[in-house]
Amino acid sequence: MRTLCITSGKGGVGKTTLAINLGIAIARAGRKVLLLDGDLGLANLNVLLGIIPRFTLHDVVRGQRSLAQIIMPTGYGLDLVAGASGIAELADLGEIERQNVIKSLQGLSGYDVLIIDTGAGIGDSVLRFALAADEVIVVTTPHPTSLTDAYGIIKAVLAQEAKPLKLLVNSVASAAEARRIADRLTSVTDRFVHGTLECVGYVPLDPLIEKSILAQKPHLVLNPGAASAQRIRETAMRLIEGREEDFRGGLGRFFKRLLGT
Ligand SMILES: Nc1ncnc2c1ncn2[C@@H]1O[C@H](COP(=O)(O)OP(=O)(O)OP(=O)(O)O)[C@@H](O)[C@H]1O
Repeated sequence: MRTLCITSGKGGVGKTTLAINLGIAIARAGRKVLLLDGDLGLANLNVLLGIIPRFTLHDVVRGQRSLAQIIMPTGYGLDLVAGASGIAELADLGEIERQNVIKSLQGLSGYDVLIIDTGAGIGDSVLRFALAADEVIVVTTPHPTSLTDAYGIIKAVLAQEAKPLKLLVNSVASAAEARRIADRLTSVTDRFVHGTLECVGYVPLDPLIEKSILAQKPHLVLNPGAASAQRIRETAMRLIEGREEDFRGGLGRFFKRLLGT
């Protein structure tokens, strides 16, 4: 199972929107996908999907539910673990709670891809998710503060571990603008920090995406023929390239890395 962590330096750049739509594209390509809301305090994957969760990861941490019991189908071919303020405590879970989470994974298998939507910034829990995941996808827009903050999170992750990072440029006016931004960020990353940054795609600025948020229905479902939907599908295919066998860890390995056990 692959674990993909979708993150950003600055908030509001499209992480949640992209996590859902990439997840749908990956599910439609025949993979079994689980979406995990790792956004602290501002958990909103379920809101964008129009779902009201009965249980969240907080119930797992407290030992009251197993992960399998809190997973909800979204109706779009992929499943969801709703976010919770409980995730904020992951950095300082006690031994009993750690064991609750690890135990909760028993009997849960069959997923090919786990997509984690993190909060923004370089807080402790965002970094934990990024370091525990196989792949980190940094989302940026062309906005100068988004670019500066993207570099901030890239530096923060690479300072801990030299892992290959991926870049997804959102809300661009053209392919040329996306290329310019990707070139700028990849060249500073190559020059100043240890590690690599590879651009995996771009998504145009599209008012239909904003409308899909208001409708609480995924863009790929409402507007499958839009050019932006096509760019999302292409990015999704790039993200699942390579051999599945290279990602054998499963949910267990991910949560053990996350919790530092
Ligand atoms: N390519 C796009 N074109 C137009 N609007 C977009 C695009 N991508 C995202 N948006 C809009 O930007 C807003 C923020 O998106 P989203 O909530 O996905 O960002 P986020 O990075 O998850 O935010 P947060 O950091 O608060 O969790 C939403 O209203 C969404 O509709």
